[in-house]
Amino acid sequence: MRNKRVVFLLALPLPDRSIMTLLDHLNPPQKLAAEHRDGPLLILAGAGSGKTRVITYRIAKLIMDYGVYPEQILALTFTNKAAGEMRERVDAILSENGRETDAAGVTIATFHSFCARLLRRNAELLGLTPSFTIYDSDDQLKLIKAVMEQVGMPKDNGEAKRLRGAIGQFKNQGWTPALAHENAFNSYDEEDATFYEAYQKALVQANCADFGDLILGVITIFRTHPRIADSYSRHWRYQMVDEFQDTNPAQYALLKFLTRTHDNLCVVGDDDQAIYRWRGATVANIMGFEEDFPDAKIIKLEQNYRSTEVILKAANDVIQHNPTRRDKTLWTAREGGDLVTCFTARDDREEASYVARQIHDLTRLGADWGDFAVFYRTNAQSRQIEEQLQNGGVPYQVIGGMSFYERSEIKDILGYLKVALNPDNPVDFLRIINTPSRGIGKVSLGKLERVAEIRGVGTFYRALRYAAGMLEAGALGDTPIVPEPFGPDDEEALEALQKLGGRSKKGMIDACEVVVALRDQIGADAADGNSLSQVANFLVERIHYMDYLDRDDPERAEDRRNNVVELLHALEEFEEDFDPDQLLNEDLPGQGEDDEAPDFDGESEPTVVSQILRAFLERSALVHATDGMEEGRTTTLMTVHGAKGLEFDTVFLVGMEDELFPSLRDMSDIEELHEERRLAYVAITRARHKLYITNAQSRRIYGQIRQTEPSRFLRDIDPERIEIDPKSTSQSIEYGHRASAPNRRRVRDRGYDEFQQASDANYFGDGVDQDLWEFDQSPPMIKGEVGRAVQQTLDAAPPEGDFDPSFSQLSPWEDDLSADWQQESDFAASGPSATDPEGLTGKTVSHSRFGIGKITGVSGDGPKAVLTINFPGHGARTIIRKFVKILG
Ligand SMILES: Nc1ncnc2c1ncn2[C@@H]1O[C@H](COP(=O)(O)OP(=O)(O)OP(=O)(O)O)[C@@H](O)[C@H]1O
Repeated sequence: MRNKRVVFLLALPLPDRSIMTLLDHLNPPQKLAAEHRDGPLLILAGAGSGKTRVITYRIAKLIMDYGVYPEQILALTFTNKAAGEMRERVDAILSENGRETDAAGVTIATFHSFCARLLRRNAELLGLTPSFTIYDSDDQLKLIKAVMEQVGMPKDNGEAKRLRGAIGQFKNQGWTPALAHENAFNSYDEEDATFYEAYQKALVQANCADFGDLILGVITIFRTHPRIADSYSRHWRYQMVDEFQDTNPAQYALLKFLTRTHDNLCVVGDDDQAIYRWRGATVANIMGFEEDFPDAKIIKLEQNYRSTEVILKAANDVIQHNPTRRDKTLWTAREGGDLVTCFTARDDREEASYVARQIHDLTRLGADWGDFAVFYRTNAQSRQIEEQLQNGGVPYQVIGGMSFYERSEIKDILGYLKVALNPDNPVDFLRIINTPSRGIGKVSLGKLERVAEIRGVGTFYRALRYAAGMLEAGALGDTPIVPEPFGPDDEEALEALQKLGGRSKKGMIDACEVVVALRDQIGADAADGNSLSQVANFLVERIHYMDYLDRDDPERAEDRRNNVVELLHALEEFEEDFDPDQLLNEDLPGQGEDDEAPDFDGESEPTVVSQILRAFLERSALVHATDGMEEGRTTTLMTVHGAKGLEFDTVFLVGMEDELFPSLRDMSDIEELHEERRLAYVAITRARHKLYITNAQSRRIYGQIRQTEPSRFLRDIDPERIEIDPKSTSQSIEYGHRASAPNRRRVRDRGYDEFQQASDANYFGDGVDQDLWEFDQSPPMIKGEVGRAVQQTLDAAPPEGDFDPSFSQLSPWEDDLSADWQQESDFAASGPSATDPEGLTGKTVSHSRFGIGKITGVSGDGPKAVLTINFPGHGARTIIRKFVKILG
């Protein structure tokens, strides 16, 4: 291990001509930033101004010209894609300069993966083992429900989700349960903090951490063990953070700890692109950076290299309405450019059809499918677009939606592997114990729980081992695997178990054998010829998983079997590429210097297989929506949130309608409007050459057709930059671009009063439960899956220039509304009061967020009925029935 102090003192400048030449390719402010060596630096980088370029050149400069050791450099990002690109660019620059071996030493990671590694290194300090499981938000919800039951709360999905959100926000703030109590504002906060405490206890007992814990866990360790923070701080002498505007208070606290022994923190960000407030990010971090780092140097990158002048100015038109921004003036040398094309459709289907048609036509003129991206505000909008792209034979990939790792067959197999690594984890245990079915139903599980209680073993797995030992002994007449002597507790437990049916007994023995066998194999060393893919293959065969898929759902069996095969490949590939050093830098300080292995009941030593499994599970838990994105071959569909950091030749921004974009879920929150505007800015600035903006006059929302208004952001764009597509239903007025000057002024003069107007127009936005909108949480597809989807659409694509006639029938300018559509339209027009078959009007309801209210209108029936509810203190809200409890 190197002595870092000596390393630093010996760091001498080593001038190198080639890197100097490379820096000459940067513009003056970029160069200034890349040359910065010591002390805090804030790079205010406008959209498309080359911040990734600056960070990567600065890393190269530090290593090549300032003699900094690669191991002393840390670069943190928010997505694996950004981290991967940064790594590639650093590799390329260093290789070009004959320093290829240096690149691997630099730590480039996402906040979450970086913290996961530090947490494993110091897990014991939080009562965890290094094999702790990372729970995703679904797992988290299951544990929350279990805790709700434990503490005697009624089972309520809405409340469980609300609690998950509240706990997430506590963690984003960097609050432990104790701090949540301290910061409680009222009795509701107190109750949430109390629940948080119980949940956190359950997590630790299960040897698990959720996403929020990864950051919070590390800062908790740093708070309680400042010397550990100091040692990391000394280790990474040069730190860089990309997308700084999206850091939340916990992440900022982490950075403050990491710079305890120096102030070499370089942050790059753009306050105009801060779009993660709902995840706890605070733009205050970038607005007030100099307060925490008074010596900070500030460099602005204002030249945009991505977009044409027209696109950039349209983006500026929108963002300039936000009042508190850091002063910067973005410009581009790419003067002029195509006007922004606006298209108003009669409905969302026509809108989607227009997009497909444009893409098809432009590819006939020479564009590639991969030049296009379609951005929407909510995932739900993708269905129409997908349908029309399919009709038009446009190959596409959807980023977001259900992820590969969220599929039940994948969760099953990984569930077994997770239990093998961490058997105390109840969520995965309950998933696998009866999958495939072993006849272990609720009653049997209840008995198992009773055994756990009697024996005081705490977790299901330990109870299962005990129970299986007893049952096997009973069945075989053998010595039971139970503690000696066989006390009264054991008798009671045995009595409970003996009451189980024969199938349950056998099932328990079988489940236990599978988990024990997996643990044995994972605990066996690679030197014995053992490998992770062998373990996984063994598992699939041992539980006859493929047969189970055939039985479970014959129609989908083939697809699901293919997914399992894909997973087995992914494990194999991961194992082949695995580099033990990638887990942690060799000389990284930490609590457990001997990097403890999974605790196999205290019997085993760490094995390579267990380490690979741990790394694989970590990667799959921290996978991000854009990870599986394929570039170049297909049109990309994604939410605006997902589009952050990307660029495309032609962008379609669809659904530009008030209350969809901006969505304004909480009308009382002006900050939300500002954030929506930043989101629009991000969307517009992704386009290199051409931007289309579309809206629909009516849109189907959860089975109902609603009339819409064009987005206020559209009206912000100077008419000079807009052309209206002649096929458009609306020829001008709704964009305001042909409005007379006084009218136009009136629109502008509304200024922030527009916010108030928005509050009055509430047709579906606010009050609709957030879950319905599925705001981008961006789960990914893995490569193979994207590849398959791409192939399918490519296969389905007609030969070039051969437009599918069925598609052209649907094209908006030729097509009449179909009969069924018309019917629904009539239905909607009949109004809510006409449809209340269940007689719900007047009933009292409770809602997790708005409390008790009275139903004043109903539309539709069943769980998807749309209710208008008057909540005292909140006014009328529109909520889907399944999200409220009818009290009577
Ligand atoms: N000095 C330069 N000369 C030429 N092209 C440049 C220069 N700097 C950046 N670019 C190009 O500009 C584009 C945007 O750069 P980059 O992706 O680094 O921007 P960014 O600041 O990260 O953008 P955003 O914040 O909008 O995601 C890239 O295509 C990049 O190659």
